[in-house]
Amino acid sequence: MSCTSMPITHYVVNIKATRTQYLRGMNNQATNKDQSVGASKRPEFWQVQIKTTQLAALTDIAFFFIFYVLDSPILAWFNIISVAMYVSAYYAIKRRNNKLAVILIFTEVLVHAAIGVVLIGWNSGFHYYLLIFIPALCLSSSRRNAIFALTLLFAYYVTLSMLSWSSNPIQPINAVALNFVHVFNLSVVFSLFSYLSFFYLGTVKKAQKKLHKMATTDPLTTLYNRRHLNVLADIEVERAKRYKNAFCVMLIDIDHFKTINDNHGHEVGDKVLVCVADILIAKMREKDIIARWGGEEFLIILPSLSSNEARISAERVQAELADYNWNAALGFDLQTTMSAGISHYKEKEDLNAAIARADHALYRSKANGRNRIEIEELDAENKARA
Ligand SMILES: Nc1nc2c(ncn2[C@@H]2O[C@H](COP(=O)(O)OP(=O)(O)OP(=O)(O)O)[C@@H](O)[C@H]2O)c(=O)[nH]1
Repeated sequence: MSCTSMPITHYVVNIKATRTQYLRGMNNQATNKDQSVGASKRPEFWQVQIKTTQLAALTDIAFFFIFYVLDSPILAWFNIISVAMYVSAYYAIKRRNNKLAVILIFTEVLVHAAIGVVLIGWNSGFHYYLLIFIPALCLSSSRRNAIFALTLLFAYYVTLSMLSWSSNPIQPINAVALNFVHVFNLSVVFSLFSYLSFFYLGTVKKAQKKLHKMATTDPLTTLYNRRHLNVLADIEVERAKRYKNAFCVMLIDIDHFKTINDNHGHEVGDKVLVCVADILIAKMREKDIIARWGGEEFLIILPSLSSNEARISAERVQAELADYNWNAALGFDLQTTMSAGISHYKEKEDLNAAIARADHALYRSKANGRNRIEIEELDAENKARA
């Protein structure tokens, strides 16, 4: 996730919003939990069913008038029963009685299709509505149950079709009207299929996005996780090779973090990590790749920077951490510092070698008293001078 290589600004805004919510949430956790149980949104599948029952009820009201005018009173009045069934299904879903809603909807569609075919014939197109069950059955039950239900549906469909071969419509309507009813039914089913297809496509896309986020980010700080950092770093290595434009690796570690946990508890420790991640996002450049490397350690890839320029970036973070308003974030003051180690990626070397040198520089920062920034290249120069 960092505030870095993604098309970026609004993503950063989202990340910050998420963190702010997290911090607020920590303070109000118990209350929010209780509230969220009662106020949680219905799953999208049922929201779609609510819309579908509304549309179906409206369609049946239209049918009532159509068949009344076409002098087919049985079908006209059956549509009133259908409206009642959809209204009942609507309220059943609203009251979370999903089972009743499913029974009502299935019964209505099965009976309506049969009555339509028996009264005015196969060409009425009422059987098309049965097809809408196919995706619904496949998506909402286990594979075994879906195959069983689909077989029954197919048998029902074929039986209706065969029935229409051997018997004439009981209450036929004139040919023009029959064509009109056919096209009307076809249009409704076509529209419903299109709507449901877009809905399912949207659901799959959302799930993919969520999975990608889970696979690439650290849930606490929403920074990139270690695995994804490696993927993005490989891209930087390739870029460095192609454009002879190397990058720096920076490791940042919060000093005496264990003491924060010990003195104030793990929750406060978590909040501190979130705040430090915020600071990193705010103080690093957009193209820097920021990741939570593990525990209280962060790894940052800084493209196109020399070690000294990377040090300036680290100093910005250090200064912000020193001035940070912990009182606003935690409700009490806290003194915390960070140590950093910086290395410069050398062409053709393994990235792990550059990370190891940054780690070594970080180790020296800690060993030399913490709250320091050490650069591995200076190490080499110093050694050469010595
Ligand atoms: N709250 C919290 N603590 C964590 C998390 N991950 C690791 N830690 C704690 O971070 C602490 C790291 O402690 P140390 O490795 O001793 O480092 P330190 O206390 O920062 O000391 P120096 O790095 O030497 O300055 C441990 O107590 C871990 O339990 C986390 O996600 N949340």
